[in-house]
Amino acid sequence: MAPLRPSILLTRLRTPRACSASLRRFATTSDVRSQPQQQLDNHVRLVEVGPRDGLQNEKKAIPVATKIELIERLAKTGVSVIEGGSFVSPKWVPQMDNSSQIMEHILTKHIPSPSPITYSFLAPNARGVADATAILQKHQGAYLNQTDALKGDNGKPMMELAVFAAATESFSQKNLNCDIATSLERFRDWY
Ligand SMILES: CC(C)(COP(=O)([O-])OP(=O)([O-])OC[C@H]1O[C@@H](n2cnc3c(N)ncnc32)[C@H](O)[C@@H]1OP(=O)([O-])[O-])[C@@H](O)C(=O)NCCC(=O)NCCSC(=O)C[C@@](C)(O)CC(=O)[O-]
Repeated sequence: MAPLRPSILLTRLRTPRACSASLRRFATTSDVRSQPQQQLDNHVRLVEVGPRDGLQNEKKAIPVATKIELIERLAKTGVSVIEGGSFVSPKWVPQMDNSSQIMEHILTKHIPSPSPITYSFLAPNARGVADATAILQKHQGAYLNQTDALKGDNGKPMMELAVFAAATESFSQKNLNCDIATSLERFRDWY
């Protein structure tokens, strides 16, 4: 079976705190579906990150059913991209430990939404990519692949694996446990 390549790579750069913005560059088939190339450069993609970036900071454990309910309610609002979780070390981010259950739920239950949705999951290292792609391999027919996506939407979700890189060494060490150069090397190997 051909190795599954994540259909989308999202790279997010954290600029130094002073600028407190975060740069986001991405290439995604869900954007290619309906726009000619020249339009791709001048549009903003809004991503609902609450279920990942929000919940990862919660001090108390949140049941996976509650997280799924949040995602299903968000899906009904018409957002086009929702971050569902991250495939990271539970020692570092215990709140994200049930991300595989969330991905399985998205792939096995049809979550109603008024428009096509991409579900994004952080996978910042080889282990995260392996864990996420194992689930995607298991449910290959349950989401839009690149060919389907170019033909248009058939009610299935797009799935996205995302990495994040840092613009500062301190952020890279704190969140990737390696320096920036090493993190970029790793991303080059996996995607
Ligand atoms: C990247 C690592 C894992 C490297 O962490 P590490 O310690 O270098 O990894 P390691 O290879 O040494 O492994 C340490 C342990 O973690 C396990 N492990 C290793 N990798 C994984 C994985 N993927 N999934 C599950 N388990 C994993 C591995 O198996 C091992 O387990 P042990 O043998 O000790 O039992 C760690 O630094 C990590 O988990 N980082 C994630 C931290 C994080 O998620 N921070 C928040 C995201 S950044 C953010 O929120 C800002 C952002 C993105 O939103 C910016 C923006 O908004 O623009």
